Amino acid sequence: MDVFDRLKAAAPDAWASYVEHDFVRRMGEGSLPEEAFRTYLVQDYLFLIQFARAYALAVYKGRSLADMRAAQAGLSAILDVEMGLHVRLCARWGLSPDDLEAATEETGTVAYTRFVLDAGAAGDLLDLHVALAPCVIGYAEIGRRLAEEIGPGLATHPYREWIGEYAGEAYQELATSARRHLGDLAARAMTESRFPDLARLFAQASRLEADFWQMALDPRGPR
Ligand SMILES: Cc1ncc(CO)c(N)n1
Repeated sequence: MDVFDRLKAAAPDAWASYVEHDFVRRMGEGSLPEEAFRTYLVQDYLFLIQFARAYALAVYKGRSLADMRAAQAGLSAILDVEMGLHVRLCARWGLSPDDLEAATEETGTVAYTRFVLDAGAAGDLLDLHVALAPCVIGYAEIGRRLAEEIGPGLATHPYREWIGEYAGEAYQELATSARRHLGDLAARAMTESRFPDLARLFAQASRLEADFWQMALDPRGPR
């Protein structure tokens, strides 16, 4: 059992509320309303900007060149790969770069991203990577499961691009290396007495991921 499995096992309800959320289930069934997906895409653009800042913080928090390079690779994966894919996906859903630029963060986006940034600012690199773990490793798990469930029908599925990106080899490898890096960090920095605090951090980040899906299902009224 690696540290990621231990964190998941310590927070089974929070993890399930995230990876088996209604938004995910309905995306897989193809019954997710398009408007909910668009709301999600816009907020996820804003999420990715803050997520890049979290990796920049990981460079700063690194105490070895190897940790700093790993964080830099994560930062460049977001800025040079994931963001480009995301902007293209948004364009196919009728959202222009100007629309994305003009959007404002919803409360759920602020809550999740600033929670991660604060965990990293107040703690060490292990705290930051534990708070980030549900993001990368969770999306890889969700993408792979949906692609398996849908099977050959994926080619004509309404959400095929999103599922294909996160189920794809490049993203799966990114998640595998994030998981390995988390294990290495824990082997160096985690004393057993720290585990309960890390498990709480992981559970909270997983619940905030679940709230992020929910936010797209419950659009707020005008204000
Ligand atoms: C909200 C959220 N969590 C995780 C990922 C994976 O990068 C993402 N794009 N958005």
